[in-house]
Amino acid sequence: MRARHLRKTYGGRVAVDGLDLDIRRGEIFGILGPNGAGKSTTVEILEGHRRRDGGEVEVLGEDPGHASRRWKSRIGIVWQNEAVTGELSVAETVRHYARYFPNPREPEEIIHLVGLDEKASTRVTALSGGQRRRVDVAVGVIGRPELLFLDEPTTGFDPAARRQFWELIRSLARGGTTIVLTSHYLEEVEALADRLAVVVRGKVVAEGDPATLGGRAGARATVRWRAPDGPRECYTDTPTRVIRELATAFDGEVPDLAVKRPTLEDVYLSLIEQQEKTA
Ligand SMILES: Nc1ncnc2c1ncn2[C@@H]1O[C@H](COP(=O)(O)OP(=O)(O)OP(=O)(O)O)[C@@H](O)[C@H]1O
Repeated sequence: MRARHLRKTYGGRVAVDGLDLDIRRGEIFGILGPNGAGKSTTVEILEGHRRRDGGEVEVLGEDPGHASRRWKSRIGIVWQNEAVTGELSVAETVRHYARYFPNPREPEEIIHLVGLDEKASTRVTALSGGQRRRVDVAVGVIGRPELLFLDEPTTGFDPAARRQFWELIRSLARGGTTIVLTSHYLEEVEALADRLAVVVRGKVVAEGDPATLGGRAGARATVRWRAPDGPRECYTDTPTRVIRELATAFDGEVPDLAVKRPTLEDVYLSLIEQQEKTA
């Protein structure tokens, strides 16, 4: 999938401003960025649900602006807001959506995958917010999509459900599904994404894999410990050497020893801060 110089304005206000993006088949690609950065607009254009004002886009070999029915059936979408509501039960809902696709997965298999076995005959309106979100995910993957868009998929999930969802996404990716994930949960993107892009004011300002984004791998580490007169810390390029020296000085266990590298969240927040300064 590829976008070049993508542009979209709403009533003269620029939402996407010359954005370039390359997403490879089979990868999990994360899109990060502050509220209003243009992520959803970009994703909606890639999905063929929003017209662009400029630029070129190719998704699964076609222009999503003029995509065929066949193309649409190769794509799965989990919208930002809960899409599925209504009086049908979970199983009826999933079966209903399965009919739209030429080669759907087994509804029972998908209900099991999203952890809703016990709720299969419950009406969707009677589910909790997190459970309804799981129905959205079930509906998004029922058509066996080659490409799956997930826009903030785990909002409202409890921690155990989120871990379970990550496993589902990983298993889909292992099966060859390309996944485009938009999320404000940095640890989710870190856990799942092979590569990611940070979007600020309609442009990609950084791109890479979560471990090295923004120079993260080469960043200095902070070593913390407790000295006899109180807590200490030092910033260093050579944390192993510092720890060896501390171990010698303490002749064994170093009290409260901790080594911290910048998290993806640290790197992300400093990228956003730099962008704001240059705005
Ligand atoms: N339908 C619309 N009509 C007018 N303006 C819109 C519309 N949709 C989005 N915008 C504006 O375009 C900009 C980008 O919005 P978009 O929803 O793409 O951002 P986002 O990065 O997905 O944000 P969030 O993280 O809050 O979901 C915002 O300034 C928003 O107000």
